[in-house]
Amino acid sequence: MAAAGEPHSSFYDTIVVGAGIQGSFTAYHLAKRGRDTLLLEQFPLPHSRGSSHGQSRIIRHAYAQEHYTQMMAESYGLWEQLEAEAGALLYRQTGLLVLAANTNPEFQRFCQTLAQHHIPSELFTAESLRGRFPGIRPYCGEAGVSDRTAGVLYADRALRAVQDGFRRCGGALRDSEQVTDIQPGVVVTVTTSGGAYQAKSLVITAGPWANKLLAPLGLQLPLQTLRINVCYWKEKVPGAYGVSAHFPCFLAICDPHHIYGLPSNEYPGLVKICYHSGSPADPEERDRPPEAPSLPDIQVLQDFVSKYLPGLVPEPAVVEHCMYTNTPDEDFVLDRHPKFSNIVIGAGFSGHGFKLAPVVGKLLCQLSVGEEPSYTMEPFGIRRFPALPPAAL
Ligand SMILES: Cc1cc2nc3c(=O)[nH]c(=O)nc-3n(C[C@H](O)[C@H](O)[C@H](O)COP(=O)(O)OP(=O)(O)OC[C@H]3O[C@@H](n4cnc5c(N)ncnc54)[C@H](O)[C@@H]3O)c2cc1C
Ligand SMILES: O=C(O)[C@@H]1CCCCN1
Repeated sequence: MAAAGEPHSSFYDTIVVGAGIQGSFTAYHLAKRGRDTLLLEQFPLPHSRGSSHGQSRIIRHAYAQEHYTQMMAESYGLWEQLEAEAGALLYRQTGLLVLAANTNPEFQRFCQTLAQHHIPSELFTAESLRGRFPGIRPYCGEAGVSDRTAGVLYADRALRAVQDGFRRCGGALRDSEQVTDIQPGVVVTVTTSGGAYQAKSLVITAGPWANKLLAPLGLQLPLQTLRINVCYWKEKVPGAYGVSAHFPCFLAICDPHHIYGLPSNEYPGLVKICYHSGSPADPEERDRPPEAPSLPDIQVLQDFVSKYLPGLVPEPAVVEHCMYTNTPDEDFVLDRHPKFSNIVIGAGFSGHGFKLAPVVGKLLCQLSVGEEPSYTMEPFGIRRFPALPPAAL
């Protein structure tokens, strides 16, 4: 036992750095297997500095990349399991509409994966779209395809539920403890602002801070951290775009823009509609005015709302902020460190990782206990990035 005032040191099977949705699900799966697990978080919980905060996220099977549709089959089941364990409603089915020119190759891949995986869906012409979704005006004659299984995840509630589940399984969660040093080895030593810990394995799920933690370990991944404007738009007729009015989540592919929205829910009368990208930002200075001219995302959104969603006031009523950590191909990084096989990395979730976190956590758990992962890891390997300096591999 360390003397009073001395940081205490303890030994764990696994230490997970970062209690966002990915680290929390990883720790949850480890603790469920009886692994002695410590989950470390730099900020007091809950916080709004990373990528997992906020009231809502989209959950869907519909993807242009088939491997995510495949993983979502299991992820839906794991979300239901967590709901039952937590005795909490974490998911609300609303359906999702993908809107695009029917010649758009990405749109066609969405249609293919939905059909290939027999996901309940429906194709729409511009005409039938107007009939079914009166609040949406297919301004350029867009087609649509729906994913009836899609809906809204209550994000803040979900994060709390998985962290409570982790603790219920005997996991140790220490927040307000920033990891300041990692010494690799057969036993990894992790130093924080509050103590020193050792473990047989380490999982780094640090969101937009990932590269800061990886640099001293000789690895820099091609990650771009972006500041996202999370915009909410006022309904001209309250409820017209709400869940009760059967308004769906949507993804509009208006190349080069990707715009998405969720039915009014968390803030009555306000619809969350955002641009699927943002301006480069350091997570430590997320809201500092950008040096380079920032992305005209809000202008693009105003233009989209006034053309496609005539029942909304084309000015954002509320703007909140969040962070993306993008890889060049928007696939995740789920892999072992190239030099330290007992250090596992989960990063680069590129603005779409929340819904997959139950399966991502299971995969990172499998990598850290030395098990064969349940899915091919080919899309997520570090070695797919050709330009990594040789020292890193
Ligand atoms: C606006 C927005 C909309 C989105 N919409 C969707 C959606 O509709 N559907 C979907 O599936 N996904 C969506 N996403 C993506 C999803 O939210 C993210 O992929 C996911 O939250 C990433 O989780 P994470 O755990 O990797 O990161 P984070 O939540 O950022 O967690 C990383 C944690 O690590 C901690 N940390 C970092 N460094 C240290 C350190 N040195 N010591 C201790 N702790 C540390 C941080 O404080 C943080 O809590 C959206 C994201 C945003 C921003
Ligand atoms: O993961 C999702 O479902 C959404 C798609 C649009 C951008 C934000 N994330």
